[in-house]
Amino acid sequence: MKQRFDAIILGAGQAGPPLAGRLTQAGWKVALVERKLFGGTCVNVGCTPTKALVASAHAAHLARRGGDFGVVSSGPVRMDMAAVKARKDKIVAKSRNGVEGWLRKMEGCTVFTGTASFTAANEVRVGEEFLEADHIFVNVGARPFVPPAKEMPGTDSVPFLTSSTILELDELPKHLVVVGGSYIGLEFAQMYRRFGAEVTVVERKDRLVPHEDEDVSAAVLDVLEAEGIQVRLDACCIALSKRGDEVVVGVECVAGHPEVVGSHVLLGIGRVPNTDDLGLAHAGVTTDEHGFIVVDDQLRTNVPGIWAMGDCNGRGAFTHTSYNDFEIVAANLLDADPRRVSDRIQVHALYIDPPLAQIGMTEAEVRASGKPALMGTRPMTKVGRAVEKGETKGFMKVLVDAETKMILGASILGTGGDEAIHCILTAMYARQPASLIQRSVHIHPTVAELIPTVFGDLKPMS
Ligand SMILES: Cc1cc2nc3c(=O)[nH]c(=O)nc-3n(C[C@H](O)[C@H](O)[C@H](O)COP(=O)(O)OP(=O)(O)OC[C@H]3O[C@@H](n4cnc5c(N)ncnc54)[C@H](O)[C@@H]3O)c2cc1C
Ligand SMILES: NC(=O)c1ccc[n+]([C@@H]2O[C@H](COP(=O)([O-])OP(=O)(O)OC[C@H]3O[C@@H](n4cnc5c(N)ncnc54)[C@H](O)[C@@H]3O)[C@@H](O)[C@H]2O)c1
Repeated sequence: MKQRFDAIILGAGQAGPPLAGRLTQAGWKVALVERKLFGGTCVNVGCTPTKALVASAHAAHLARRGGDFGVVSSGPVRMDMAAVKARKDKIVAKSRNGVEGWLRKMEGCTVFTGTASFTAANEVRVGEEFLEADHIFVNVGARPFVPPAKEMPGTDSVPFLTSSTILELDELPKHLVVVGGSYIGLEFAQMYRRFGAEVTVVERKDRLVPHEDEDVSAAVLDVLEAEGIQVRLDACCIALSKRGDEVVVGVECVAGHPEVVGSHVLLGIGRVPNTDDLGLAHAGVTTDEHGFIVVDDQLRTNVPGIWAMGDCNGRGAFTHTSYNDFEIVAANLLDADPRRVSDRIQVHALYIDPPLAQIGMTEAEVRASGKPALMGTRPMTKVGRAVEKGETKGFMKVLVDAETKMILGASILGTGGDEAIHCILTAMYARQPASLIQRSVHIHPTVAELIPTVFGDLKPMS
């Protein structure tokens, strides 16, 4: 049966549902197709469950450090992993049900469950249903990358965890080997160490979080090693094999033992877009060599009437970038407001403890640009609030254009840094010079309080 709509939205991730809300409010007849879990990655297997687990891990860490604060408790801290999982599941379910309930009750929106694929540029098939519209919005997200056995021997025969399947564990692995030392790998590594597992991180580059500045990578390594996490860098030719009940990760490192033996292995080595089974060829939509849908600055594909939003377009890989994609599309279509992806300042955080927040350009990017620049840094040991909280690991770094005095970027690795950095971000969006922040009087005692001081003590970058 063929049904006609004004718009079809593929995927109920971070961009699709709010777009359905805006379009239906504008009187459009909308079909929304979701094949699995409403709310997509962030709600079900991404931000929400991981940050709930990070909170349990933080509680365990603080409980172990109770003595530092004069808290007396009897006996060692133990985890009830079933309770940790139940807490996480409850938070996730509330969020997922909220999104699903909202969509199903939305006037003007018809929800279809199943896998959608294009049959033509204006037509999509879901099971036996054919849906037709002149506007189609693709928000299909991404999934964990699992290399084929010819690239990583053992992936076809040895059990391994991904960032999705590890969320189903309700027992503590004896020794978790994490392959990939970046956002996914490090959040799980620290969390499981704090739950009480032995943890080894295996990263093929010569430093952790290789997209970040070298000083950030070094400080993150210090944080993790101080908690007893083993880290193997420069690991090449990674292979999985089984030895009895144990999993062996062959690492062939430049130095060190050629194998890491653990009870469980997690692959956190990137994500691939869900575009391979979408029938994009039937619509004539162009993808790049990694499968990301190619879009312009206003998220239009090469086919008129088809847009791509969120992780599947390769222009961002975060919840906030996917949601911003919705805002850009809605503003252009409904508000005659020509918002663009290039208006967006790149921002992200890594939720280890202390968190790392990064906005705008990194120091390496500023150096590569050749711009004359000023830099200010302060260790977290100089932040009164961090000292009072007993959490002094990390540092702040700000980068300023030497000629225009405009802020180029900032990184904060430190307690509260993920919140405090937003005062810098707001000044960047307001296109205000560094002196605006330098002259701002911030509340004492906060982590943000030191930011004006850092901007007041800028030095030319050598
Ligand atoms: C472990 C982990 C932790 C993360 N933590 C953070 C964080 O702290 N902060 C942050 O900003 N980002 C985080 N992210 C990234 C964030 O989750 C994603 O960037 C975000 O969810 C992407 O949203 P999206 O709208 O592009 O797609 P998704 O949320 O992935 O939604 C896509 C939806 O489309 C559906 N779908 C796919 N194909 C089809 C089809 N053919 N037919 C019908 N439906 C289909 C899927 O089932 C899914 O529901 C994390 C990711 C992971 C994996
Ligand atoms: N806090 C957050 O916002 C957050 C948290 C988790 C995930 N995410 C999102 O999920 C995406 C994917 O995260 P990710 O950490 O999986 O990917 P990533 O691309 O950021 O990092 C993958 C890491 O694995 C390493 N690697 C790749 N192949 C390897 C191999 N064969 N052996 C050993 N190491 C290997 C890479 O060098 C890199 O360090 C991120 O881009 C991010 O947008 C965000």
